[in-house]
Amino acid sequence: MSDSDDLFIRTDPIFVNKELLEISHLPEEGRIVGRDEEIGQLANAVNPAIFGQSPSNVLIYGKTGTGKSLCAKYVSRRLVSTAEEEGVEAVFAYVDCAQDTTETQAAQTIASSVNTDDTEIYIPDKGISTATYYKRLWRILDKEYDVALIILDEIDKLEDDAILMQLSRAGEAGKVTECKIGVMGISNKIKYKDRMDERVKSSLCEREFVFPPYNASQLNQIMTARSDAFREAVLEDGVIPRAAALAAREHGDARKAIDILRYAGEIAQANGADTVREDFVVQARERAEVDRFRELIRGSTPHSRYALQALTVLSLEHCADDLSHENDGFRTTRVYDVYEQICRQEGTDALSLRRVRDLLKEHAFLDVIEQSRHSGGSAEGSYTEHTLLENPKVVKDVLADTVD
Ligand SMILES: Nc1ncnc2c1ncn2[C@@H]1O[C@H](COP(=O)(O)OP(=O)(O)OP(=O)(O)O)[C@@H](O)[C@H]1O
Repeated sequence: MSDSDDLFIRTDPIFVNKELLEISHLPEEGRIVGRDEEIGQLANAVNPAIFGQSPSNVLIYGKTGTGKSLCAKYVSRRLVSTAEEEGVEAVFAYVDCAQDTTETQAAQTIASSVNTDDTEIYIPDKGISTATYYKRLWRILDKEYDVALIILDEIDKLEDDAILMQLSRAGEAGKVTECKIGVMGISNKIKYKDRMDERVKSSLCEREFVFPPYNASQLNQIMTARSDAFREAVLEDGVIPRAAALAAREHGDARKAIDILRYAGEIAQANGADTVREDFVVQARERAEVDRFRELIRGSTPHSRYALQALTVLSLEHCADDLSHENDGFRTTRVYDVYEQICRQEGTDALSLRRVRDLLKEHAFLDVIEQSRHSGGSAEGSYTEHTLLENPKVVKDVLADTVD
C-alpha cells in the first residue's frame, strides 16, 4: 500500500452525531418524552421554593432507565431558573450516592457543588471532619441562597441515614436559618423505605412518586427524538419500532433501548453495511442485555448475589437434567437451601429466610427474575416460585466476573 492510498475511512458512514446515543448524554427539554405527568408532579412538590418557602421532600422510585434522574435534574434546573426570575436565589446539588457512599463524601460533594468564589469558604477534597464540612455547608447556604435542592441519586447506596437526618433537620435544628432545604431521593429499591429510620422517613418521604417502565410507543418516541444521531437515510424504517418493541417487552428501560440503537449502528459499521438493518437490532439486543445485567449486578450486595447465584445453580442443574425446555420456577425454600451452601463456601453467615425473600423480591423488581404465587392446596398453603429471566449461563459468567 502506498502512502497515497487511504488506510482510514475519513468520515463515519453511519453516525453523524453519535453523542446523542452515549450513556452520559443528557437530552434537552424537547427530547424528554413521555414524562410530562411525572415532571408536573415533581414540579408541584418543589414549587413552594419559588415563593421562598420550603420545597417538599420527595422520594422517587422506579426501575432502572425510567427517567428518574433525568426528570429530577430537569425539574431542579427549571426551578433554579424560574426562582431567579422571581428574585429568589436557588441552587441544586446532585449527589451520586453510589460514588459518595459515606456521610463525609456526600457532605463534601454538596458543599463544593453549591460553593461560589464569593463565599471565601474553602471546601477541601478531604482532610477535615464531617462536622466541619457541615458547618461550612450551612454557612454557604445561609450566605448565598434562599433555597437549596439536594438530589440524592441511588440513595439506597448510602452507608447510613446520617446525612438524611442532617439535611431534613437542618432548619428545625437552627443550623440553617435563611435557606430552605429540599431533598429529592431517588432509588430503584422498593424496600428502601423500610430500612429508614422512622424520624427520617417521616420528614423525607413527604411526597412519593413511582416512575413506571416505558411502553413501546414511548420508547419509540425517545429513540426517534435521537435518530439524528445517524446520517440521513441510514436507519431502515423497521429498526426503531423493532428496538422499541424488544426493549418494552423486556424491561421498558430507556437507557437500554438507546444502547440497542447505538449497538445496531456499531454492528452495521463493523459489517461495512450502508444502512442499519432490522436484523442488526436482534444482535444488538443480546449485547445490551448482557451489559444491562452486568450493571444491575455490579451495584448489588454480596448476599443479594448469593441469592441469585443459588437460583442460577438450580436453573443450570435443571437445564442439564433436560427435564423439559420450560423455564421452571423454584420455591423459596429450595433457593434458600442452595443459598446457605453458597454462604458456607464463602465462609459467611447466611441471612434469614425472610431477608433472602426480600433480596429475591428486589431482583424481581429489577426484572432479573420473575416470581409467581401458587396455591399448594389446603394442606400446603400458597408459596412463591422464582424463575431466572436471563440465560443462566450468562448469569453465571457475569456473577463469576463480579467482585466487590
Ligand atoms: N423520557 C425520556 N426521554 C428521553 N430520554 C430518556 C427518557 N428517559 C430516560 N432517557 C434516557 O435514558 C437515560 C437513563 O435515564 P435516567 O438516568 O433518568 O434513568 P433512571 O431511572 O434514573 O435509572 P437508574 O435507576 O438506572 O439511574 C437518560 O440519560 C436518557 O438518556
